[in-house]
Amino acid sequence: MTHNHPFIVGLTGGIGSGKSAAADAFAALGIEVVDTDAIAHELTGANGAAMPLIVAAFGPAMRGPDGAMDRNAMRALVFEDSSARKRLETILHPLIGQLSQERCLRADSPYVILSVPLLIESERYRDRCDRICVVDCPSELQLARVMKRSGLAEEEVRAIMAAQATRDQRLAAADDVIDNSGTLAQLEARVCALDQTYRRLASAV
Ligand SMILES: CC(C)(COP(=O)(O)OP(=O)(O)OC[C@H]1O[C@@H](n2cnc3c(N)ncnc32)[C@H](O)[C@@H]1O)[C@@H](O)C(=O)NCCC(=O)NCCS
Ligand SMILES: Nc1ncnc2c1ncn2[C@@H]1O[C@H](COP(=O)(O)OP(=O)(O)OP(=O)(O)O)[C@@H](O)[C@H]1O
Repeated sequence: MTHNHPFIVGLTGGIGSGKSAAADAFAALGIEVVDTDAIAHELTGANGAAMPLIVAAFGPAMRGPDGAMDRNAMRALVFEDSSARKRLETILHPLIGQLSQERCLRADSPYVILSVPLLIESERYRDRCDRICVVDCPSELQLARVMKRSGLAEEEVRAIMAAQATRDQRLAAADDVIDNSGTLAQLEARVCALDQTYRRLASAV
């Protein structure tokens, strides 16, 4: 197939819903994944393209000794102060948008998974996607999984969740839902079934 315009499946979900786990399962089936969280990490790593802009906007204290953005300090700031979050997003989102688009266009699998935590919240991504797939689980389970993974306190995770669309808003925008309230094996089985659907849809375009 030629891929001037690959079939793009947008994958989203709230923090800790299981986007990465679902993306890994698609990747295991040979599907290319473009992950905007990973791109955001590249941009803010040591020598990342966004670092000069971050230092100009937030001061040198937001750059750690290794040259990368101090993620703990930035997280504490932006989920307490929505104007600081806007400032950070104004720097990062155009760069993330551009790099993710380039990578989608270069992808060479039957379709592409574009994983974006803020997909529902952002027209930039919604407009690009041929299909929207939401990874869903109850908020309390998101909270428990994130606390276990990151060691963040409950209030810190709740502050991040408050900066995101609600579960109902995401479900209302979904073409497909991956219920991740069960085991990882159940998640993988659901991904296998959706993969069949997406291969069929992509080849029909
Ligand atoms: C705030 C930062 C420093 C926290 O870093 P940390 O290493 O703790 O988290 P990480 O980057 O791995 O993101 C984890 C999750 O946090 C949530 N999250 C991240 N940024 C945002 C945001 N701007 N608004 C709401 N939720 C967010 C998402 O669910 C994401 O999957 C970092 O997330 C960041 O730089 N965010 C701004 C860029 C952005 O909006 N990224 C989202 C992808 S487009
Ligand atoms: N079905 C499951 N059963 C048990 N643990 C799970 C399941 N799905 C995901 N997890 C675990 O929960 C945590 C969050 O999952 P994951 O990182 O995939 O979510 P995410 O949506 O990508 O999160 P973020 O928004 O923070 O990037 C991880 O530690 C993961 O291993």
